[in-house]
Amino acid sequence: MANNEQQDLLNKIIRDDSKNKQVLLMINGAARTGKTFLIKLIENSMNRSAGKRVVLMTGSTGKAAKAIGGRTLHCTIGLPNEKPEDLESLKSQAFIYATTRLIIIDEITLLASWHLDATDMVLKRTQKRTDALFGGLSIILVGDLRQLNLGTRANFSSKPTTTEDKNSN
Ligand SMILES: Nc1ncnc2c1ncn2[C@@H]1O[C@H](COP(=O)(O)OP(=O)(O)OP(=O)(O)O)[C@@H](O)[C@H]1O
Repeated sequence: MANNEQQDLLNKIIRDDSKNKQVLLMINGAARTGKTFLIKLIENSMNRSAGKRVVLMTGSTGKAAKAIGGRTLHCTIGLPNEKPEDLESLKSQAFIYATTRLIIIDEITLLASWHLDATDMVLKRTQKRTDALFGGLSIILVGDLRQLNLGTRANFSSKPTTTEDKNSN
């Protein structure tokens, strides 16, 4: 059974969704605080009340996706491994269902900001809606922001870091 905090959030999401209001939410919490429990509850409750599969579960990595019975954001959106020089040139179409209303993205601290920019761009194209973030689909980002290690992530650049680059900061 959901605890009060989980139930309140679930109620709010279901209420907004039933009013066709886009849900844009970040669930941030330390390990073992019930994030996975909550997103499975959201998935089951929304699918059950809609009578069809309206929630798409994704993770930033294969391991994260498997843990929630979903698939990777990369294969869902058609993200390349490396950041394209020109993001606008990305031709991908999102691999989602016609019934999809909410995409949950777990373990977001393992994503770079361009992954979300590309997700927004590709969903706008797939949903044929450029006027709304993520093409109007609801998005819930899930993770533990304390896992961000900005020092390490700075090395995730797609081009090799040189001494010159480092000195120019
Ligand atoms: N409302 C609840 N009732 C019963 N058990 C719960 C509830 N919420 C969470 N739990 C249990 O607490 C444990 C930790 O929850 P969960 O795995 O969802 O946390 P998490 O934040 O996703 O952790 P991690 O970040 O390590 O993946 C699990 O065994 C889960 O089943």
